[in-house]
Order: sequence, then C-alpha cells, then structure tokens
Amino acid sequence: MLDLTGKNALVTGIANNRSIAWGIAQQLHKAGANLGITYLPDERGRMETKVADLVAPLNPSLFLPCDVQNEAQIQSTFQAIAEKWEKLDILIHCLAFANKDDLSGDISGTSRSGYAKALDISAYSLLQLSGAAKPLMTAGGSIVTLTYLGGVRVIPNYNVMGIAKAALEMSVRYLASEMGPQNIRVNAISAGPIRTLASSAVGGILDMIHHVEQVAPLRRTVTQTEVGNTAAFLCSDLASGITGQVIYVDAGYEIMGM
Ligand SMILES: NC(=O)c1ccc[n+]([C@@H]2O[C@H](COP(=O)([O-])OP(=O)(O)OC[C@H]3O[C@@H](n4cnc5c(N)ncnc54)[C@H](O)[C@@H]3O)[C@@H](O)[C@H]2O)c1
Repeated sequence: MLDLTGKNALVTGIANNRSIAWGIAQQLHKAGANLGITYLPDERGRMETKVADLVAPLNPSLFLPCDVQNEAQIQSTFQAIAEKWEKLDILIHCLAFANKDDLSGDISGTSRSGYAKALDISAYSLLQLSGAAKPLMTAGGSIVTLTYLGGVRVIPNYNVMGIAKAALEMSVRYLASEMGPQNIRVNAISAGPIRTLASSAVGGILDMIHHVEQVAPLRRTVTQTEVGNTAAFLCSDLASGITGQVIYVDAGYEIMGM
C-alpha cells in the first residue's frame, strides 16, 4: 500500500491551484506525508497570502519563501528543516522559468541573459536544492523533478526551456549516481502538457494540448492529480528500486511517431 506516514516532504513550485506542485502536494498529504511548502516571494507579499490560503487545508508544518536564485533563502529553508524536522525524506522540485520572449521565435535569437536565467532557475536549482537536501536525508530519500518531452525532442516554441529540460534530465542521472549509495533516489516525471501559469507562457500551448488530445493513445491530456499520484508512488517504498529515470505521465504521447 502507498503509505508516506512519518515522511517529511518539501514541496516547491506551488503558485496556484493549477500548479502541478499543488497536485503533488495533495497526493503526498493524502498518503500521510508531513509537508513543508515553499513559495516564490514577491515584493507585495501577494504570493505568500495566496499560496498560504491554498495550502492551509494540508496543514504544512513549514511554510517558507524560497527563490532559487537567492542563496540566503535556500540556506534558511534548509536550516529551518534541520531545526524543525529530524530528517528530510522527500524533495519535490517543481519549478521552472524562462522569459516569455525566449519561448517563441528563433532559438538562435535567445539572449545570453535569457539562456542563463532559464538554465539557472530550471536546471541548476535541482543541483542546488538536492545538495542542500542530501545531508538531511539521513534515512535515505526521494527527489522528484518535473520535465517535459521538449527536453528530448523539438517542440515548437519550447526553445530554451527544451535546453534547460535536457540539462535537468541529465542532472537527474548524475545526482542519482552520486546519491544512490546513501539510498537517495532521484527521478523525473515527464508530464504531458497541462494548462498552468508556466505553460501559458509557451507560444501555442493550446494547440499543443489539442494535438495531444487527438494523437495520444489515451486521446486526452493528463491531470495534476495523475502527476501527483506518480510522484507519491516515486516517493514511496513501492518505488524503492527506481532511480535515475524519466517516467512519462503523458497519456502515452511519447511513444507515437506520428
Ligand atoms: N504545465 C505543463 O504542461 C508542464 C509539462 C511538463 C513539465 N512541466 C514542469 O512542471 C513544473 C511546474 O510547472 P507548472 O506547469 O506547474 O507551472 P506553475 O507556473 O504553476 O509552476 C511553476 C513554479 O515555478 C516557480 N518559480 C519560478 N521561478 C522561481 C524561482 N526563481 N524560485 C522558486 N520558484 C520559482 C513559480 O513560482 C511557480 O510556482 C515546471 O518545471 C514545468 O516545466 C509543466
């Protein structure tokens, strides 16, 4: 049975009730995990209020600001975990960012700063958060990140984010190799397209969703809950033999040639 009772899970990337991280947090909570939630702070504190209201029913025992481009916030997040929890068992890395200008048009026009920002937030942050989590995962652990098919194949307009996802997927393999001896498993879920704040920045996302609905074996897209269920499985002892993998939760779209 899928049981996460007694496991402490840090979930990043909740912006609203459409976020994939929200689907994951709900399923981890349902399976009995104790949650810590981080949010991306903004100057007016709007995100803090919005996310706090949303996650309140899940009774998170930690609720912290964490911009992955802010070293001090990362440090204080993991310091709070060390002080409050005996150990960390689960890290959910469910965040990405690229400038809207870099998510359409010619990839050759990507600016140096746009490229650096996309790779820093969307890929490097997995190394950074995993490195901070490792010493706290004293009883082993599970790290799960979110990727997309555009990191393996060319998807119109996904552009620099595709490059970031390729780096992210390779980071999963290197991290799995490094952390396996400590019984820390590292995997990625490659989700099919879902309407969220982040995906709405990708040019033509609605056409992509429509295409998947016509072509995927299941003739539909996937839900945040389906991704959440897979994440809960990967974080559970049921997945104890799985590490370094990219698991497709995409209604089967990835197998299709045409
Ligand atoms: N929606 C899709 O179609 C889809 C498909 C496959 C993979 N994914 C991936 O799923 C993950 C979650 O995205 P989503 O679609 O749920 O959208 P979302 O907009 O709900 O979530 C993206 C999150 O990234 C956070 N974020 C951005 N910059 C940050 C920073 N500097 N520090 C900390 N957090 C930051 C945002 O606050 C937000 O919570 C991303 O990695 C995305 O690439 C999405």
